[in-house]
Amino acid sequence: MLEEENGTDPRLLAISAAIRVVPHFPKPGIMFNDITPLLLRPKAFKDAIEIFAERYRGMGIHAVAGIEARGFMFGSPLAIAIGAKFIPLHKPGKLPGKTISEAYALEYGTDCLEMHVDAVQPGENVLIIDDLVATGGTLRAAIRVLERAGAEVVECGCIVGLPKFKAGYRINGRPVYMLVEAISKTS
Ligand SMILES: O=P(O)(O)OC[C@H]1O[C@H](OP(=O)(O)OP(=O)(O)O)[C@H](O)[C@@H]1O
Ligand SMILES: Nc1ncnc2[nH]cnc12
Repeated sequence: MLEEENGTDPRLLAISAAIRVVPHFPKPGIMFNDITPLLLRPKAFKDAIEIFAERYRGMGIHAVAGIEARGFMFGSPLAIAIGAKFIPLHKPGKLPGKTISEAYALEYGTDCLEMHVDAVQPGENVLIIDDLVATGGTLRAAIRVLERAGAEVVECGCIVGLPKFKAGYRINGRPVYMLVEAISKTS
């Protein structure tokens, strides 16, 4: 259990309870942590955005970059809440302008992230948001694509993550912050 879950912030307990674990989806052996029930609970959904906003407001963050698809659901309301622009990091072939891209490996396949090259200016402070961190490969690709464009990645924030991403964990030297722990073992 995370420190905050251990009594200090009851909002985290409701967020944790709103994540449904589906064994063997989309492949045998994967414990899929489904955040869609959280989206169906307006208070818990709003609290998740507010907890992030409390952490990141006033930190000089110019942009929130959300990872397709589920990072869009949390990243765009957070960008509004902290007064930052929102940058979509898309899967291939969705953006019409000039893009830079990074390929990466997933727990269940491979993929690629693309960003419009003019979405971020060199030196801007960017926060990356996704629903979940499992291997960290997606966040690693997101950090790379943003840093190649000259951004300063301040932190990667996720709703749910594997226990190893608890306080102090870094990906490519960038801190990772997660609200609640994922269930990762099939029984
Ligand atoms: O830490 P990792 O092992 O890289 O896994 C985490 C990523 O996997 C999921 O996305 P997915 O690639 O399934 O795409 P989707 O959101 O478009 O369904 C999740 O939303 C994260 O982006
Ligand atoms: N275990 C998991 N649950 C939900 N999304 C994921 N993406 C990668 N691994 C995942």
